[in-house]
Amino acid sequence: MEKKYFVSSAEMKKYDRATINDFQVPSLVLMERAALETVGEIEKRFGKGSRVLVVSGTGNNGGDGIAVGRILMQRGYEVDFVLIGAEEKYSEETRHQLVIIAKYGCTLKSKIESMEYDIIIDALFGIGLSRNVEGIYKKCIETMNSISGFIVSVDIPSGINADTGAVMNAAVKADITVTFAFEKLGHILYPGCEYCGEVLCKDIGITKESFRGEEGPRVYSYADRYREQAAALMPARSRGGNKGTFGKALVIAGSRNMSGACELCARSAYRIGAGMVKVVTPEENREIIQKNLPEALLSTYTDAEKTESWKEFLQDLKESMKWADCIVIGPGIGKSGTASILFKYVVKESAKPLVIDADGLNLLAESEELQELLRTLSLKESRQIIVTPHVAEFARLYGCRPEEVKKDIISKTKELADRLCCTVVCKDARTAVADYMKRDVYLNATGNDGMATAGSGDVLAGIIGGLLTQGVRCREAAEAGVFLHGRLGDLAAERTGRYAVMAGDLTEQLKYILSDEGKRR
Ligand SMILES: NC(=O)C1=CN([C@@H]2O[C@H](COP(=O)(O)OP(=O)(O)OC[C@H]3O[C@@H](n4cnc5c(N)ncnc54)[C@H](O)[C@@H]3O)[C@@H](O)[C@H]2O)[C@@H](O)CC1
Ligand SMILES: [K+]
Repeated sequence: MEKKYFVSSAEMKKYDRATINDFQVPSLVLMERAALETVGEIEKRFGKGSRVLVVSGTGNNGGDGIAVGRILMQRGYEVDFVLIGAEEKYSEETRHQLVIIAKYGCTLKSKIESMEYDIIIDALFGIGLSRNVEGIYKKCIETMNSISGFIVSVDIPSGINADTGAVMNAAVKADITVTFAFEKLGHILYPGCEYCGEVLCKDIGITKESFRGEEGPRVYSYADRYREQAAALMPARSRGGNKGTFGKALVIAGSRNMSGACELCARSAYRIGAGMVKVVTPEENREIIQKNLPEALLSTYTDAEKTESWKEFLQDLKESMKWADCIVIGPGIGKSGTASILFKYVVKESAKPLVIDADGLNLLAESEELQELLRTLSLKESRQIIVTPHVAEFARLYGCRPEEVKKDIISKTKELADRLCCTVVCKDARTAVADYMKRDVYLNATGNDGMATAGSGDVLAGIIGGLLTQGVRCREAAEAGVFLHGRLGDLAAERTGRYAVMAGDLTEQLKYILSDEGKRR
């Protein structure tokens, strides 16, 4: 799978240093390349004679900005330079850039004096931002935002935390952000991503060689090309296959007055390519499932207290679990006594890859014993288990507040995966996927707020289940499922706008994005 990395500021600094110290590429060369790439983007949009304001800080981000201004000036733009911060804080490179522009007779101002600019180069802070922005720095950011010109942020909008995407008290709202070598976490995480405008990532000579044989950055996503070639994420499909070849999914979902969850989940498993899907749901849902999803096989149950019929049902369930290649349990099953008994039974007795979602997660959160069982099954029997909590379910499972999960979704997801010894999909605006076997965390870059709608999670559980039935391994099924799910949301939103997207629309889009034409391996 071709990856796209999102680096932390510490990782980026490490790769920077390795390029400069180990490969002996001078820092000023990197800076000049960064500046030239930024200038290139400006030249695509604005002609000579445009009025440019460069706003620099004292660090190397500021140095980048001064170099950008100098090159633009030499190419016929009208450039004003402003530098905010005390002289004793100038970095070596920034000092050097100032010497150069002084030789060209440029003057340097210490505050923004005019509001009449076409382009603002925001080079106040880059990945070196280390604390909240206050005083003159905050004022400067506010002024940049109030000038009507086009804002180009160098590396990252000033005021955005490169590791978390947090706004550090104030941040520049850029039209474009030109970044170097690798995208930063702050470009993709909310709210940072909303401040960047279009992010353009440029090669300035800091490459994968700078990893120096160590593991690369911890966080990655799938390369952008898969947005148009989603079918390339699918397992190969044999032309000579039959419905058994493509796998059997068992979907244990729904409760009284809650048939939609199992319908959405089961339909999604079918649409992603499962050969057969069997639904296990309360007897009350029989008619509606048969009517709405006639393709599904069906097994129903009544209350566990009705012992005779329950015994029969369990016998049938045992057979179904043997038959299935994968089990999805949880969407809409509720937290009734029967749901709890059923859930425990399936976790204990099934031997197949298991996706636990929604109410299944709430039941799991309440039972230390079941959590211990998951660990044992995974470690001793190599069971493939995926849990797919949204932030609130995650917080319940982890034992913290939802805000804490949102603030640090990457580390928290990995921690829970280690604790449960399984694959964890933490669903949020940027969903994270981690497992206990690998250090790396997948961070999803597809999707939109239109998907924050009831049933969206049921669709994801069905998609992941459908991938597992086709033989995809846990981690890959979770990542690809999340990526595809987001893509479905983006396509649905393109058609209807984000407000109108409903869960069923996501499944519907599966008809279009997996066509063979999209499949270029
Ligand atoms: N090797 C290099 O020289 C390269 C540097 N690059 C640029 O260098 C940047 C990183 O440079 P630095 O590490 O110097 O960091 P920055 O330029 O981002 O900022 C660091 C400076 O800001 C100050 N500072 C941090 N937070 C502050 C706050 N809230 N209020 C006031 N002052 C604050 C620090 O004390 C320090 O003086 C990258 O973002 C990138 O733009 C790139 O050009 C790539 C190559
Ligand atoms: K910046």
